[in-house]
Amino acid sequence: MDNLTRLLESASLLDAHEHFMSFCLLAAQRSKDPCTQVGACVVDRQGNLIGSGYNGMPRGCHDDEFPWGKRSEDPLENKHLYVCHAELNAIANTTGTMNDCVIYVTLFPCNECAKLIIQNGISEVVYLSDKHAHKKSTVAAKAMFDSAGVKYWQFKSKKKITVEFEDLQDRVAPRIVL
Ligand SMILES: O=c1ccn([C@H]2C[C@H](O)[C@@H](COP(=O)(O)O)O2)c(=O)[nH]1
Repeated sequence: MDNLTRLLESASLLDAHEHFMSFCLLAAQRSKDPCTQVGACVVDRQGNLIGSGYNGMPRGCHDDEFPWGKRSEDPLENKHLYVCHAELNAIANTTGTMNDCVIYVTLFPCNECAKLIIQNGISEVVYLSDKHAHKKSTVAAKAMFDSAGVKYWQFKSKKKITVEFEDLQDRVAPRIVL
């Protein structure tokens, strides 16, 4: 049994998968993409979160100078040529080895992110939405994961979480209501 599984079994309010996917959803909130916000984090087998990211324009590229739309006939006027995917940012923000790590992500990775995930030695992908399952980029990503032996599975939970920030000054930790 690895440490991540042990963490899972000793879980109290949230198990490890719920914890890290919730973190991804919070990270996704930081994205300025008006249509699709994606969050991701890299977790080692000891259960440590070692990197995280969300989809956004490359560092130093000002949001107001690049488009967030996706319907223009001119690809240069659409976001897709510019935006860094959440997985890319999570990997870029991770220091140290990602060998045998798990990546949690709110949207199934595209083919380009799949290559990055494989090349960095990440061995497991936990995703929430598969809304692009029909796209060739997702089909290609799954084919590469299958071939490279990267496990992937869809996170499912019926829990609802509310974070209450009010009256925090008298509390040791923010209250999380499940
Ligand atoms: O694996 C992925 C796929 C996409 N993204 C980001 C890139 C864009 O900002 C949106 C996708 O735009 P759509 O509105 O769905 O066309 O999501 C990502 O971070 N990771």
